[in-house]
Order: sequence, then structure tokens, then C-alpha cells
Amino acid sequence: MTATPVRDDGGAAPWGTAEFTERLRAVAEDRYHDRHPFNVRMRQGELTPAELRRWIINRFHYQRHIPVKDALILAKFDDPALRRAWVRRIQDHDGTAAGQGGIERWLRLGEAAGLERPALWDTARVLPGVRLAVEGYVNFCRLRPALDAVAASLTELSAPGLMRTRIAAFERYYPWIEAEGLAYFRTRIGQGGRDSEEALALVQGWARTREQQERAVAALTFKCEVLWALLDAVDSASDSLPTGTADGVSGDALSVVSGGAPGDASRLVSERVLGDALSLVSEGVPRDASLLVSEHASGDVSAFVSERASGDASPPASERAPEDTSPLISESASGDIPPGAVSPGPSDSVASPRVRGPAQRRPRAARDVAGGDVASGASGAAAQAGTSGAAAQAGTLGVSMPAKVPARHPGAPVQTDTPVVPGPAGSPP
Ligand SMILES: O=C(O)c1cc(C(=O)O)c2c(n1)C(=O)C(=O)c1cc(C(=O)O)[nH]c1-2
Repeated sequence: MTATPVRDDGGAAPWGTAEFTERLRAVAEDRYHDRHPFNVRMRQGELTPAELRRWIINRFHYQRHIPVKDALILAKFDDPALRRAWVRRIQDHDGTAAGQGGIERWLRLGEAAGLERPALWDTARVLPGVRLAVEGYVNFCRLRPALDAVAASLTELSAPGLMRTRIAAFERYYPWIEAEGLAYFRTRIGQGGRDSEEALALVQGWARTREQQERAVAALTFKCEVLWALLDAVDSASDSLPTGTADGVSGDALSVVSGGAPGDASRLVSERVLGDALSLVSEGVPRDASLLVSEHASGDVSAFVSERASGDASPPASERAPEDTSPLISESASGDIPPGAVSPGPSDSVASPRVRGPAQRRPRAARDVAGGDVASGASGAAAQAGTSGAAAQAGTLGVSMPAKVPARHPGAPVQTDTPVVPGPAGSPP
């Protein structure tokens, strides 16, 4: 790395492309979840069938939200060529017809491991920490500028190598998982390599100032922490712990927290819901990045929240979805009500986890911030918010609903319009 040149205005000069790229790759190398003890045990053949099934169920929650976050990113692009390129990611996961795509392949992985499809679709079985990590990522991509959201996807630079190792480990140590179940991982080797190289080119082109480059590095660091936190939750799960609570509640809380929603919005939510948790979480958000959210999102968010706070903007009850309309409910509704999933799947027996020291489980950045504490604080808030009678209402509509349907906290912000950005040839997002 070179010494930092200083511009005339006192700001640091941008890194050259090679140094910027090296810094991004260094983040992935230092903090990627291939180093997480759960992944280490997976590749060493040490996971029990119950642990692997727990991972498959919880990772599915991540998988099913990838196209959701990609749709949020797509909506930021003004350039048709860029949208055409990005929409392929959604198709990779959703397929272009029923029975295709990555989500389908992950469901088949579940079946190959003895899990019925409803067990994967059932969000009530998702661990609270996994729910928070995934919603943190989705909301990061919802609230941040395109540069940050695309940079966050750069963990995929490291994914193909992990896939190859995982396939070899599954074939060697977990032969009880039928071989065709590994199609998901095989397909991702090519897709992940292509996606990450495309995303890297975009980020290199967009991040022209040092500040933008640092934002990209911070976004990638955040994403590594998302993946790490997800595995922490899976690794430390125990039969005695409850699984997830209301999707919308925890998600809305986290959208404020991880997205760094500014001004009125964070004050309102922190007073009403999060209390100390908010201050803990905001420590975990890269500082530079949260400043940027304020730049881009503050107007929209505060306008919305003050409307909500005054009460004037609430739609009449007849216009509301059961209990309340939450972007997070609708975001995950497609999965909550999967085609043909009328009942929860069989319960997977989850083996008692091994006990490990907490310090062992997180990369440096995650140990230094309060992510774990926040997760429990935010999920506690979520749990208090309760559930609704939406299932009963949905019954009258002839659709199956999960037993628990989340209520959204009235003070939580909804989706904000992030600025639409031009393609690579335009000015940076
Ligand atoms: O199994 C893994 O370790 C792993 C990691 C990642 C990643 O690095 O974000 C992704 C995936 N898998 C994956 O399957 C996938 O579709 C994917 C999309 C993205 C993304 O951020 O856009 N990451 C990943």
C-alpha cells in the first residue's frame, strides 16, 4: 500500500484502481465467513446431520431474500443496460419459470438432506439472529446508495472458492446428502464468479473519490459481518432457544439501525422501540457509510415518519392489510405463503450445539462492535410487539398464512426512495 497523498483541499487523494481493489480483496480475505468456525467444521466433516439441516433451513432465509435485495438495487439504476445485467441475478435465483433457479435448487438441497419444503419456507423456524442479519442486509441495500449496495455484494469474490471446498466436503463427509442436492453449489461457482467480477467493475468505476472508495470498503466489511452474524446464530443455536419472532418488527427496527436512518426517524424509533439497542447498533454501522445515508435518505425518511407520527398519514383501517401494512411483510410474503405450503414441515431435530468461547466466533470487526448485543436487544423489542390476527383474516381470503404474522411498529420507517443512478458511464451514485 502506498503512502496517502493529500489533495489541495486537504482531503485524501483516491487510491489507484489496483490499490483500491487490493483493499477490497483484503477485506474479503480477512473477514469472509469461510473462516467462521461453523464453516471450518463443515469443511472438516464435523457437523452433525442436525447441525447441517439447521444451517440449510436458516441459510434458505438468506437465499430467498437475495432476489429481494437485488430488486431493491435494480430500482436504483437509470441505465437500461445496467438493469438488464442486474435483472439476471434475480432470474438466477427465481428462475424464469416455476421449478427453476437457485431458490428451487436450495429447496432440492433441503430435500436431499431430508427436509421437506415447508420446513424451509416456514419463517417461524428461522433463528432470530439469522432474521436480523438477513434483514440488515436487505435494508442496507434498500437504504444505501447503489455504490454501497453493489460493493456489499463483493463477498461473492470469495464465494466460488468456498463453493468448491464445500462440494468436496459434502461428497466426502456427508454422503447421506444425495449428490443431486449439491447442484445449488455447482451452479453458484460460475454465477458467483461472473457476478462478483461485474460488481467489481461497477464499484471500481463509480468510486472515484477516496470517500467513495472508503464507503465501498465499509460496505463490504458490513456484508462480511452479516454473513458472520448469520453463522454465529446457526452455530450457537440450541433447542431451548425460541426461533424467530415477527419478521416485520425486527426488520423495521433493523432498517433504522443498520440503514442508519437519520434525524427524526431514528429518534422516533429509538424512543418508541429500541432504546439502548439503537445506540449500541449505531456503533456497529460504519461511520462514513451512515453519514451517506443521511445525505441520501434523510428527507424521505423524516417526511414519512413525521407524517406517521402526526397520525394524519395513516390509511383508514379498510385500506390496510391485516393488522398493518409493512414493506417487510410484503417483502417476505411471497415466501411466507409459498405455493402449496399449507402446513409446517416436520420438525428437524437439532442437536445440542458445542460450547465455544464467544471470542472465537467473530472476525475482528464484529468483535469490536456491538452487533451481538444489538441482535438480542432488537429481537427483544420485536418479541414485545406481538403478533396479529392476520391469519384469521387471510383465511377468509382463501390463502394459507403462517400462524404468526408480524405487526409493524407504527414508528418504523418504510421503504425510502433512494436516488436512481446512471450506468457506469454516468456520474457515480
Ligand atoms: O454459501 C455461501 O457462502 C454464499 C455466500 C455468498 C456471499 O458471499 O455473499 C452468497 C452465496 N452463498 C449465494 O449463494 C448467493 O447467491 C449470493 C448472493 C450474494 C449477494 O450478496 O448478492 N451473496 C451470495
